[in-house]
Amino acid sequence: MTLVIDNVTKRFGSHQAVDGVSLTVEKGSMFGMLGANGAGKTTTFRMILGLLDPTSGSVTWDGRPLSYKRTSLIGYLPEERGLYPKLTVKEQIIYLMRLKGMKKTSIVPALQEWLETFQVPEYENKKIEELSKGNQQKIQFIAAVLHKPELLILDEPFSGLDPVNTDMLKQAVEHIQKQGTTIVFSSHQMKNVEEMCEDLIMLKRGSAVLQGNLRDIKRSYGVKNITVQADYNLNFLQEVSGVLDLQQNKDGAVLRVKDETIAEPVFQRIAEKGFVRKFEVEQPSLHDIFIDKAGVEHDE
Ligand SMILES: Nc1ncnc2c1ncn2[C@@H]1O[C@H](COP(=O)(O)OP(=O)(O)OP(=O)(O)O)[C@@H](O)[C@H]1O
Repeated sequence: MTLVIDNVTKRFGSHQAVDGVSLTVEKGSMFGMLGANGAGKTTTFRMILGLLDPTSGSVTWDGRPLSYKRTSLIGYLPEERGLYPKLTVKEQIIYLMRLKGMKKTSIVPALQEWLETFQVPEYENKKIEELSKGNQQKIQFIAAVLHKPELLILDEPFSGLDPVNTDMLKQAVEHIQKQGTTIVFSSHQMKNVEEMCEDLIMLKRGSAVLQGNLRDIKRSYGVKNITVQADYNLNFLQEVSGVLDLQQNKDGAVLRVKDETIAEPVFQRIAEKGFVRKFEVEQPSLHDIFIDKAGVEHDE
């Protein structure tokens, strides 16, 4: 079972929201979709789910398009959260899971288990409107996963959550992946994708600016960072050929170098000068790569 998006385009009038995006998500993997506001993430999700028809191209899961008829295979956490404020958590979840074809007798124990996992067992009979926004989000997440979907689509699952709840949700998502669920999630925060996904696509104005395996992307991107900690001014390192820039900080400096081979001449120059407390060659962050590729901050 593979999710295949083949050269998909979506136009709204004259506006090209998604422009020739292709990607493949293998069963059981965690795939990240990155991009600034308006980059085309939600539109792509809606096409995956069969809620929107592509202007051209195709989307298939297990070789066939996804549609309303296959809804029990899919879990979806929409960006615009939609729970009924006057219902209790239990009533809401029973209603939504019945639509997915589950029996009431299996819904309630599964709900209780999830509420325990999120450390809020007392919410079962509370009205949605009585919960904080972050806690409503946990309930909406439960609504997306309780029926054990094959494919889980999470649109900005971590937005608006505090650090403790973000960690709790991350663990839940990783647990679901380990059980074999294929997960695609969007974020405009690079960090979450960097921590959780092996493969990713980065959209900018509807097109992919970066795509592939995260490790390969980092490895093939030549530029590296070098962190140096020393008690003297390190500005002289700017003269070493291949050093692109140098930022002095209170402990020393961080250098960006053209590729890994530049680390050696840099180290030699420092060794001539004196003692260093730290010398470390690091992979660039996804954020660094994006700024370089797209030429702007991702939250433009
Ligand atoms: N139904 C629609 N009609 C017209 N334009 C639309 C429609 N839906 C989306 N768009 C436009 O398509 C572009 C992509 O929107 P989309 O919601 O997919 O972005 P996104 O990456 O999910 O952004 P965000 O992070 O803000 O949710 C935007 O310019 C948006 O205004």
